[in-house]
Amino acid sequence: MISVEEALARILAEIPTLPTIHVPLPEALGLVLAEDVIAQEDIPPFNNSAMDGFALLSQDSKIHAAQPPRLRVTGSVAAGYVADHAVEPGTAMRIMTGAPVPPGADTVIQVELTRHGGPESDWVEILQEVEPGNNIRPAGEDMQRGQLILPRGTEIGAWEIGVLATLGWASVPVTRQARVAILGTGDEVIEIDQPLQPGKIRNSNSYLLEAAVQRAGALPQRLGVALDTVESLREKFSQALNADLILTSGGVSVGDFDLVKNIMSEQGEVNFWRINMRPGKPVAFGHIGTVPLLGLPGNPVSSAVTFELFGRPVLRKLQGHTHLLKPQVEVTVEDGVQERAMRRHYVRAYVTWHNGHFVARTTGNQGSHMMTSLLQANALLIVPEGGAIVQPGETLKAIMLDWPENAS
Ligand SMILES: Nc1nc2c(c(=O)[nH]1)N[C@H]1C(S)=C(S)[C@@H](COP(=O)(O)OP(=O)(O)OC[C@H]3O[C@@H](n4cnc5c(N)ncnc54)[C@H](O)[C@@H]3O)O[C@H]1N2
Ligand code: MOO
Repeated sequence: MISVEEALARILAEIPTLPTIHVPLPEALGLVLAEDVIAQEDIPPFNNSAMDGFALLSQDSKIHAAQPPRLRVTGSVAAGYVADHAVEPGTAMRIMTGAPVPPGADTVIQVELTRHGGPESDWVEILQEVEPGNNIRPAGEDMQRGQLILPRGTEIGAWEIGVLATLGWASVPVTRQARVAILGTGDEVIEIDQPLQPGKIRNSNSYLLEAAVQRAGALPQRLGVALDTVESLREKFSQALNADLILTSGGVSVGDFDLVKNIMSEQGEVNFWRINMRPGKPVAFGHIGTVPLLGLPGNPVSSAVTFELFGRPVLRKLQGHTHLLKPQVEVTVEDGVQERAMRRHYVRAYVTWHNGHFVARTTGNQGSHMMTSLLQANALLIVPEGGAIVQPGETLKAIMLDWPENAS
């Protein structure tokens, strides 16, 4: 049995980053930039006014003998237009927020600090001295031509979309989304709209995994449930060969009908089987043809937890992310962990910030069939290998499942 760290390293070593495609900017939300974004121009592109007011020479704002200087207004410049003449000494020009500062002017005074005779007025009195550069947003203050603005690997959120739009990136190079084939296995597993029959259970894993795959930004395709026969598994896998990843649940332990590994050996290879962890020991990894296959255990909690620890990082790597793992923090475990596990134990818990530190409460019975142990959980406590009991008030590391990967 290999360690969690070795398993993750062996899996990621086999996972490529998918090819780059170009998508229209609005479709780039949630995807990952496949190239550096370098500013091709200065932003703002020209010196412009931060206020509605008057453009003038700062020296003309000096107040002598308590008399506000009075300047002749020679025109007006609105946002979207360029002044057709310069500001000369002793004159000013009306200017709106965002309008280019006319030549000659070195400062802008906001309208509230002036007195004037109305919108058409040809005079203005300056009620406060202003420094050069006042209310002027210089060209290139935000982004400079040639500057690296967004490195490849950046996840594109709403704010990145705004920056890309500012720079005129109508089409964006992104890593394409991963297609993920999801397969349930087992004669006992029936579809969710079927009434329960003796010995049968509903297929929860495929739906949970489909949702988790979507949450990881990838494109799931559910292939239904394979029976516990070689023929049925072969037939299902033949439908999965154009996927970037195959996720199976069940059929990877040591039972007479745990056949997923057999098909992997027959049609590809098994890279490893079994990890020193609970839940999730029987995880298998390998390939069917050239498609990587992550064989998750059938127990619903095992399948959910191993997806978070291995499946999600795989999807992030495929899709061009550079941060693959969730952050960890130290937490005080209020209720402790009484269940002994010789394997490394990932305990579902609810972590909150309380009185200056993180506190965790476990979600109850940690059996790998206990779907309800997933509810409320926003973290996995890591109890080290060796079977220690964790007393109430002891500290553990917690993997913060609801924090973004790039927070670490
Ligand atoms: N002799 C041993 N038996 C088992 C071992 C072991 O080491 N020696 N390991 C146990 C552990 S740990 C786990 S985890 C399970 C994993 O077994 P499989 O991955 O082969 O899964 P199955 O046997 O097919 O099913 C396990 C369990 O999960 C239910 N299941 C399966 N598919 C679904 C689904 N799509 N939706 C909901 N529930 C599902 C299934 O009915 C079983 O109850 O093996 C232990 N046994
Ligand atoms: O690994 Mo199993 O998931 O402990 O129940």
